[in-house]
Amino acid sequence: MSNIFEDLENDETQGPTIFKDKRPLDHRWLPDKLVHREEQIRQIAKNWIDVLSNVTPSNVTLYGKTGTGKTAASKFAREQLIDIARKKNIFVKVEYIRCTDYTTEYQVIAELCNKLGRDVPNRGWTKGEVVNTFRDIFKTNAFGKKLHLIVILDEIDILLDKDGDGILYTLTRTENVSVLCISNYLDFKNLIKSRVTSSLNDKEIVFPPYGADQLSDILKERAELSFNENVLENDVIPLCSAMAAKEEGDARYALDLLKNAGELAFDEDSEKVTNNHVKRAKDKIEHNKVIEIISTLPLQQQRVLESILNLTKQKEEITSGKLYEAYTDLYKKDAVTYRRIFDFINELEMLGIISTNTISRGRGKGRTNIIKLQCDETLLETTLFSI
Ligand SMILES: Nc1ncnc2c1ncn2[C@@H]1O[C@H](COP(=O)(O)OP(=O)(O)OP(=O)(O)O)[C@@H](O)[C@H]1O
Repeated sequence: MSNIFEDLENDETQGPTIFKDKRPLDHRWLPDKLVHREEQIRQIAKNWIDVLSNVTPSNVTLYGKTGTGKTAASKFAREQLIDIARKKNIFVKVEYIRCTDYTTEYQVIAELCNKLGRDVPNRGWTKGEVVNTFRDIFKTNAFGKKLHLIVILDEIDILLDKDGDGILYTLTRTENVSVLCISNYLDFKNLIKSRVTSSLNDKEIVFPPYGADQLSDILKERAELSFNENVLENDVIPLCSAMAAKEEGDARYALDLLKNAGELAFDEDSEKVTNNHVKRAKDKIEHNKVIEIISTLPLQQQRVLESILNLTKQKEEITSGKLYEAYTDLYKKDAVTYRRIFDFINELEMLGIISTNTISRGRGKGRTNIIKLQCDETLLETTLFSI
């Protein structure tokens, strides 16, 4: 029996396929060089270099919006540090923790212990027991050398918000340990008490959004590794870069556009990726994003959204009062209070699913909030009813 994959590979009627290697278009792929981030990487290295003289480096915080290369730059610096430390025979480890996966101090410290060869259960011990086990690691010498540890805490805001600043207190008060925090928010230090801010005493490095030209340079590097020659029409990279520059200079979004455009072309057996594929890739990404947001909303918010949808279909002007009425009509039993509805409206607006506009009804009649759906009605309906 013939093999379908072999048949496809040997099919002479097929032109060159679109992709040479899709891996470089993946978010997690770490390129050999990070263009336009040389200065930030240098700054990280300047802080970490102390460890090569057996001195604990200062703590560092990287700030910047989504997709500005913070994770990539810190992992790049990590690879380079580990490489030189190995050559110089320095005992240093750099451990990366994504705080969306480890959301409490206990979980982070237990994970670090496990990475450093001490068995700690995911739950069951007291926090004190876990912290003591962690600190013990730095009291003993391995082969006559002391371990230096640098902990990268990516998306630190999530952990601080959920479990407080104990994790930073513990890490910054442990001998031979330093931290590199990554945050999307400049004001993340509001989540830290002053005793922790003073022991953190960090150097701050800012990652500005990429401009369209910088995104173009990034995409060109990745495209060369991923796409076969002459497959991308000339305006594809400039278009992806311009669109992503508008989305706050997000390199991840630029890569997503390019990858999805390539996949659309591949699915259609097209020999070229065109700007039309890019435009459709944008719609596809937005479509998937809306589905993801709606399906992960808490139940009560989904119900409020359903009420907004019903009113929109009836071509009603939606005020908060009318929305509450429609919502309680639908879900009398466990309806939330009128005040909670305002929080929901704010949250849905922040997610970009609805917009609100305050209008004045004229003298003495006060001001009213008008709510409008900002996503496709059919998409919302099918998503809500398939959850
Ligand atoms: N200068 C660059 N050169 C090449 N690729 C880059 C560059 N900057 C970012 N990227 C790529 O863009 C994607 C997003 O980057 P990264 O994850 O580092 O952003 P981030 O700032 O950490 O975002 P978030 O805050 O959402 O985690 C990754 O695939 C990364 O490899």
